[in-house]
Amino acid sequence: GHSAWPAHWKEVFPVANGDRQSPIDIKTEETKYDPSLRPLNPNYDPASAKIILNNGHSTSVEFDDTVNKSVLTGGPLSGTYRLRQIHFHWGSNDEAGSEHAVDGMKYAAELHVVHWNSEKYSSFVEAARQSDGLAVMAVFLKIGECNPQLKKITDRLDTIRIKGKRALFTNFDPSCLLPKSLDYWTYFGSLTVPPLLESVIWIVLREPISVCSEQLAKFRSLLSTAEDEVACCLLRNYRPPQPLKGREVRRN
Ligand SMILES: NS(=O)(=O)c1ccc2oc(NC(=O)c3ccccc3)nc2c1
Ligand SMILES: [Zn+2]
Repeated sequence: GHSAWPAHWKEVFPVANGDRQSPIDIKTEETKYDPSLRPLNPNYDPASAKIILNNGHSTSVEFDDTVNKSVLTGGPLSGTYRLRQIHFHWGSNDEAGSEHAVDGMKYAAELHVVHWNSEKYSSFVEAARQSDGLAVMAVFLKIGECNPQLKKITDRLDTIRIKGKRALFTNFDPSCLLPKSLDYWTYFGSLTVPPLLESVIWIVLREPISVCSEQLAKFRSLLSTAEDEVACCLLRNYRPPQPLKGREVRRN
């Protein structure tokens, strides 16, 4: 299962050695401007937010994805991608924590906004098996001012400390966590957590949002263990960058 270290994932999930694994280190000099890329058009309804949960590997906010109420269109995408969940990746200290890197530099954390292609497929699980099934927007979190929007999430973490815990979490529009500029890099990749399926169109925003150390410390106090287990803190949950294997990274 997931508990094995990323290094051992290759034995359990052979796709970990695949040709389009994520995350990657984005070498900005080698990215290619693509005039055909359109502006990103996130359109989220705050009523879609349902629960906040600790799944033992991260904390996520899950959205109602039974209708096309909260969707992402535009950018590199053809068609409509429905919002399923958002979650975070962080490290044991503020020096590392993001999954993607930019010219070898890692940010303190990274937000993933997970969508699935509801125009071609009938569920997240089905879409997750298709090469164009998922679209994940990644937002870097840079150490600085405390983020008042992120406070809505960090203030609830003490109610879901234990793996498997969940709490009601509604009236939340994840656009409030996006930076001013929606300029992005995009490339074809994978889930960064087992089963590491190669079904993600990655859209990495170039402008980070801010987070303060106190807010990040709250993520690290989440437990990766359930009620009946010896408590273990979720200190880090980022996968290191994977080989590019000749893939192109485009920018708008
Ligand atoms: N770090 S990542 O690549 O964005 C990433 C990695 C692994 C993931 O597994 C899921 N599963 C669901 O959301 C789900 C949705 C519905 C039913 C079951 C699972 N989302 C993921 C995102
Ligand atoms: Zn993620």
